[in-house]
Amino acid sequence: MAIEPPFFEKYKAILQSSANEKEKPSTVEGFEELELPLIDLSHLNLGPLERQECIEKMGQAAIEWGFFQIVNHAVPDELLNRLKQEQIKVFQQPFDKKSENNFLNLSVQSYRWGNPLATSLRNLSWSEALHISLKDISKMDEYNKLRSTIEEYAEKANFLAQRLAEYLAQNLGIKANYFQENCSPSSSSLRMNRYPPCPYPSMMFGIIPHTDTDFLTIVSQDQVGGLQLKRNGRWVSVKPNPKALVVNIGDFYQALSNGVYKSITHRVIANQETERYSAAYFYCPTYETVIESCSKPSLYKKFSFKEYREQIQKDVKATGDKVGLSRFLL
Ligand SMILES: C=C1C[C@]23C[C@@]1(O)CC[C@H]2[C@@]12CC[C@H](O)[C@@](C)(C(=O)O1)[C@H]2[C@@H]3C(=O)O
Ligand SMILES: O=C(O)CCC(=O)C(=O)O
Ligand SMILES: [Fe+2]
Repeated sequence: MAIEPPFFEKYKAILQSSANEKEKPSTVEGFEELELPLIDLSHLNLGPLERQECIEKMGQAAIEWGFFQIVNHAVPDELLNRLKQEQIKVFQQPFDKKSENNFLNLSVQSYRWGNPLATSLRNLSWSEALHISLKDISKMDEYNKLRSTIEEYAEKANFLAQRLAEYLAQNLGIKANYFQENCSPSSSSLRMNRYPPCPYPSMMFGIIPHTDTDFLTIVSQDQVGGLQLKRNGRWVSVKPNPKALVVNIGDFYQALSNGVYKSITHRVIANQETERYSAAYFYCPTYETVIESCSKPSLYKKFSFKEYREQIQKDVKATGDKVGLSRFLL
């Protein structure tokens, strides 16, 4: 039984009708490969000066790049490798099994692939994902050691994400317990991505350009590469670093910081030869949390996570794509 989602069957009509389209995603040009600003978290424990410098460097990266990479983050390599091995095993299940409504006893739509609603080349993704809301984790089936490994990882990622969010808040004068009050380990989610080799890498993406719906995301990626971000109007590739986790600012931190920290559009390009894996931990507030800018005059209307998510779902249904924060501009 096939493990791959029916990409070809679902995308065939779009690929055929767009053969002569001028505006192709053209994802295979030579892109500049950049190293993200590197934040060494061990500097937080060196002394007050080094600590302050490290926090300021993180803030500067969130302002200028919306992305940075962290080393000495205290998440053991052994745990990251184990998570990847479990991730490989679960995606090796037949597609029919993965797409069952109660797969692993998770909620419907935890398993997702590509974009079955796509209407044009612009929103075709050649990837599959297991997007697990951590409030569902206790009822998830143990598949090999997947659930227990996710539980172990989510605890570390939650601790790390809260610390990063708090350091970033210091530069803006946001109160120290803001994240403790509005986020809980079960309000975040973990998205495990698999990017199978794609026969049409110049025609579509691994994952289409988007911003993340959260305060910040912690990404563990393998060495294949393919993550790109929009920097000064140009797409640039992120150089994989085996020692580092990638951190990016999400829409909620952009709104909370009143546009000071940037939720940057990013994407993953498709690769013809090599399969790629990544795991993104989305640090999110509870659904009821109302996000309001920390300074005035505010660029954005207040909105709850619930309202924001409902708006995304509406937009994805109508256009195949997320519109995002611009919907909430004042
Ligand atoms: C088709 C899509 C699903 C997605 C919104 C998008 O248009 C493109 C990116 C996807 C993503 C990735 C980050 C978050 O997981 C997410 C919730 C988001 O805001 O953008 C998802 C969206 C989703 O799964 O609904
Ligand atoms: O695969 C990656 O490197 C990034 C994935 C991503 O952007 C996401 O899951 O939101
Ligand atoms: Fe993302």
